[in-house]
Amino acid sequence: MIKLEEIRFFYTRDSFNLSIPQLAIGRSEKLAITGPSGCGKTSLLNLISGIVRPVSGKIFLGDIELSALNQQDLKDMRLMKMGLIFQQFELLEYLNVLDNILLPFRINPILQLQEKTKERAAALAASMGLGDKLKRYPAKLSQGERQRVSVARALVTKPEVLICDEPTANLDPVNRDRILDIIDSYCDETKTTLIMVTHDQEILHRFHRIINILDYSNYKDKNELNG
Ligand SMILES: Nc1ncnc2c1ncn2[C@@H]1O[C@H](COP(=O)(O)OP(=O)(O)OP(=O)(O)O)[C@@H](O)[C@H]1O
Repeated sequence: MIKLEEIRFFYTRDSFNLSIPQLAIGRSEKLAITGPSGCGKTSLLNLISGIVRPVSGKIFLGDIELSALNQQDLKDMRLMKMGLIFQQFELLEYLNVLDNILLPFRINPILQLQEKTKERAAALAASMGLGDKLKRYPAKLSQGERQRVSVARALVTKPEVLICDEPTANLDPVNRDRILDIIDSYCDETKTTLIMVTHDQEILHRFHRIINILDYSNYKDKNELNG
């Protein structure tokens, strides 16, 4: 479902660069991306989600070639087909839990906010133990609750691909496992593709495949060089 072909990427010519001859990620596959800090994990997520464009090569989501889309179509595609979850939760402090979950519908009219969407958002929140906190603001939520809100926001659009950048890095093991259980069962039930950057060795057993970005990056681990 996602295919990368002959991808080359760098920020500036003399900076780190990624070179990915072939990478295919199947529908309902769970892929973990690992590697040391600075080797290009987030850059790969940004390429797949169309946030940055490759210097050369092609990226497909199903039949859609991302590099052929203009900026607005890329944004619409991301909103309709992808759910994004980040380490820092990225909630808006002035919106309550329900409105944070509904944010994708509020920022783009291409997604139509209907009554049943609100019901879906409330049901998702309830399934994550947030049913009694819909009117609460992020400042009064725990870290684990904040991340559950951001997971609900990523799932409310029924994405085909869930893209997560170290979503449990700021959580204790109990909250980490709770979040990962929610993500796992959602992906299993809906056959959603899961792509997750993680440093956490303890969670790798949850994935079908693990790739190390060092296989695609010219990054040199400074500790190894000095050692
Ligand atoms: N906007 C940017 N402009 C220029 N260089 C950048 C930019 N963003 C990241 N880099 C550099 O590109 C390299 C890869 O960054 P990236 O964020 O993809 O790494 P990462 O593996 O996700 O790191 P971490 O695990 O620390 O989050 C790093 O050396 C970083 O300094």
